[in-house]
Amino acid sequence: MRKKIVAGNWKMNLTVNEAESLVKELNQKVKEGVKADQLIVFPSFTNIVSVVNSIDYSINVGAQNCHESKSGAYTGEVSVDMIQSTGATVILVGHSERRAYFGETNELLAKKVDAVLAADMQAVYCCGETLPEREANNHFRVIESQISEGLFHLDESGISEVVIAYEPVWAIGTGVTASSDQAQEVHAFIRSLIEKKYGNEIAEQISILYGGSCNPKNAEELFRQKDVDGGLIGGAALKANDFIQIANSY
Ligand SMILES: O=C(CO)COP(=O)(O)O
Repeated sequence: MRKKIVAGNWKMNLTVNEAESLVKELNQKVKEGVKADQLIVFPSFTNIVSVVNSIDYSINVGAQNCHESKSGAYTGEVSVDMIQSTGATVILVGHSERRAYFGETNELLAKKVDAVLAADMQAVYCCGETLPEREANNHFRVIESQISEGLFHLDESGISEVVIAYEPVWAIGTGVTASSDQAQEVHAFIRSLIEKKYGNEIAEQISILYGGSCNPKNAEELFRQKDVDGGLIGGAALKANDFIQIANSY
């Protein structure tokens, strides 16, 4: 059985105090149990230490980005070792906002994935097309390059440590969710790429999350799709109630 994962990307939101309040609420709510197998939150770097130290042990904490090098003269950057030393266990790689605003290429992201896996941490690798790419019917080609160029240098044990998140850029923060059919179609396509490269057994093990205006109202319909194993949640992850409701939408 594939892991059902619900992850909250807090993006560039929440001060230390605000993050602590959200953690308190999440801690209260997870006590009642959730249906997802794994919950992850991705606070900003400045909040990781306090979140790791105060969040319920059943919730994993991750970073939204990392540098690909071990250490060195990279002012303003944060290495995988530094992130791991906080107690965080997951790193988000290749979010579309990193690709669009910080010029992150598939080639660079392949190096970041390597750095994360070399530290035995879990990588959540994001892919997804823009609206013009979908309108030009180019989305499958774009996603195939993102997946193959970012991940297909990995061996079987490497790819098995990766979670994939499909986030169509046109659905992120817009209130326009991909329909469950659109999500399923792309998730099945991603799984077929993995199957072609690594075989059926590995393809069946890898969790593929949907992200983009996922909320308590649409999560159940999305998670019901055969190849949708959970969600990567933005806005709705900033509200404990909504996040936990989504984590119970199986
Ligand atoms: O980018 C996302 C999660 O990484 C999705 O953001 P929204 O849920 O706010 O659309």
